[in-house]
Amino acid sequence: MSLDVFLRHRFPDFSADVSFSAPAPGVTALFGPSGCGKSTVLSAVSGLLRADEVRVVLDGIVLSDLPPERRRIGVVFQEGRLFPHLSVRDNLRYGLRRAPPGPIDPDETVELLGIGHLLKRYPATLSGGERQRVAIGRALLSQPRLLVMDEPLAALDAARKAEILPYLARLRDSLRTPVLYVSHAMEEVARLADTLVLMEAGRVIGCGPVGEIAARADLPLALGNDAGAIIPAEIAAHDDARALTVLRATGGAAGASSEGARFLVPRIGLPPGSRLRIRIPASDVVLALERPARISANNVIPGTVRAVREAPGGRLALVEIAVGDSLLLSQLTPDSVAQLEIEAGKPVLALFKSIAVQVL
Ligand SMILES: Nc1ncnc2c1ncn2[C@@H]1O[C@H](COP(=O)(O)OP(=O)(O)OP(=O)(O)O)[C@@H](O)[C@H]1O
Repeated sequence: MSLDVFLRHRFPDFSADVSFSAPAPGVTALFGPSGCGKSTVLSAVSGLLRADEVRVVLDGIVLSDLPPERRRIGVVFQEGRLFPHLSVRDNLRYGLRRAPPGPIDPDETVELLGIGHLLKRYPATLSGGERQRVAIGRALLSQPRLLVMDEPLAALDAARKAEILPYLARLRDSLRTPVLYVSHAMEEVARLADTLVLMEAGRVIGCGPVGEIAARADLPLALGNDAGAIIPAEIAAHDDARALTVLRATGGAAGASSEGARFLVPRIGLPPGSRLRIRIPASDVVLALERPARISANNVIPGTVRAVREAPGGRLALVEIAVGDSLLLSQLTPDSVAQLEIEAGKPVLALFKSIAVQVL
């Protein structure tokens, strides 16, 4: 099952030529700098923009052949756009009324989004984060084939964002509705996206599993502060004596392999089997050719160099390291690359501290 999007459109000063395919269900994030055309893609997909050429196919249904009102695409904008004169309950009912006939359990959505205690309130009395949760609930209750979200957290401050992100992660894990998500915040993308569509100046420059695209040394993500591996993992065990948790990478990007890589992180307060994602910044990963003796870094992970690339300007080199099914990214100086003779196919050890690992 997949979501396939093809779009060509010219504005007077901008042209979009976009094509991508992503597994569905799943969260597909369009990511890229301001003005690269992300919102244009969403508008064309949802039918708000009459694009010069557009084709959107979801699970074999050509949505773009349908008039916008029959596409059944739920849209959530930056600012919730709730009806101010309706209570939360009635805003949600509006979504329900647009659903096709059939059983729906509104309570499940209400519970998932944690908005049960707000039903009698009016939008003006809600916090920004609560408003967005209601807007998402309203969109979901219309039973969309596809949920489209245009920077749903951009208008919120950091605290509100942190409040709403876990709800979005829960939606991702429990819903079968595919989501197309626009953001220019790497933090959101790292946490939520399954597939990353990286855009630049109206074009797609990379598309694939988020871990793969984030760790690709030939794409601009690897050059900035955002460079780092994003790895889905599960809690394998706790080592209470050392106050550490052992994570095992689940489903990665570098190709088939039986056993997921294992990482040590500071003790996490979740039971074994819990699934989460981790981010390992490329600037925190050191490479070695031999196992160092008596070193404080808890993670000394054997892997194989997949690619080496020098960043423009020649002051930084990026190394992709395949570890089981996962990819790590390490930022080195070109001098270190030369000293260690790092090249594709070479076995290396990737070293990083457990506290460098960000648990998302
Ligand atoms: N209705 C329009 N008429 C003319 N130009 C437009 C129109 N809508 C968008 N554009 C232009 O198309 C380009 C892409 O805009 P778009 O909103 O898709 O970018 P974006 O990646 O979503 O940006 P941001 O992250 O800032 O929201 C911009 O240069 C914008 O000025």
